[in-house]
Amino acid sequence: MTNYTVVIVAAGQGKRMNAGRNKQFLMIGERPLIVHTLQAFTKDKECREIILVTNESDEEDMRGLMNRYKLPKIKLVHGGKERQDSVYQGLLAVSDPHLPVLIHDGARPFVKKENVHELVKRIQEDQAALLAVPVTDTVKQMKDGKLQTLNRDQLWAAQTPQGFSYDLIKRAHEKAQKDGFYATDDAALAESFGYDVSIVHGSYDNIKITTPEDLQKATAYVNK
Ligand SMILES: Nc1ccn([C@@H]2O[C@H](COP(=O)(O)OP(=O)(O)OP(=O)(O)O)[C@@H](O)[C@H]2O)c(=O)n1
Ligand SMILES: C[C@](O)(CO)[C@H](O)COP(=O)(O)O
Repeated sequence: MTNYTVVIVAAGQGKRMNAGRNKQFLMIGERPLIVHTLQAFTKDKECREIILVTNESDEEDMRGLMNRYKLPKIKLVHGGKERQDSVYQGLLAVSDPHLPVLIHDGARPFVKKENVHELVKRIQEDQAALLAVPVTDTVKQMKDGKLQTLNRDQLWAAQTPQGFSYDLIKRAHEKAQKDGFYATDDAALAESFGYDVSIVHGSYDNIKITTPEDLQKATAYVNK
């Protein structure tokens, strides 16, 4: 196995959760969402450094959680307006540019260690890879007023972590900034930068907690 760094982005507003505060602090079972996510990495010996990207207004509460749950090796930095801006702030704080860097949503608390390790192994060969799962619904596209059905065999739902060699993803972010290009994930930046990104089959349990219904599902998952 190879050591790696992880940048965990948690500097969103959680608007779709509509909880009146950043969803990262909502409880899933006995622990806050972000603590589940952080522990997935603090418990992994291969993880050398954790950069947690947070809102300035959440910093004190985040530090409180780090003390309360005795979470080691975490560096805290402030995020930006969009997810992509927050990731870039995280990348700037990485200590060792020679390690592969994983980028993970704070809002995905159930990532599995075996999937993380498979991803890290893949980055050693391919430089850019992400966890994803085959789409299980039939997906329709409304284009110019005409409904079309996409070929499901070619569709994958992107998850995080997404992993890269450090130089590649830093340069891809800087090119995107220069071009004013914003995407909803980091793999899209590597793709637009001309790199082949490979897929590592993830787990359907690795959900992103976005809406109140997701929070209910997550609570049922930890209580099962
Ligand atoms: N400016 C931003 C926006 C998002 N994120 C993080 O990116 C992850 C994925 O984003 P999403 O689930 O969309 O979270 P929010 O942006 O918080 O939710 P919403 O879009 O509903 O406001 C989350 O862990 C979120 O905290 C971030 O660090 N900085
Ligand atoms: C990166 C991501 O988790 C891939 O599924 C997702 O795109 C981030 O969430 P957002 O709602 O698109 O900001």
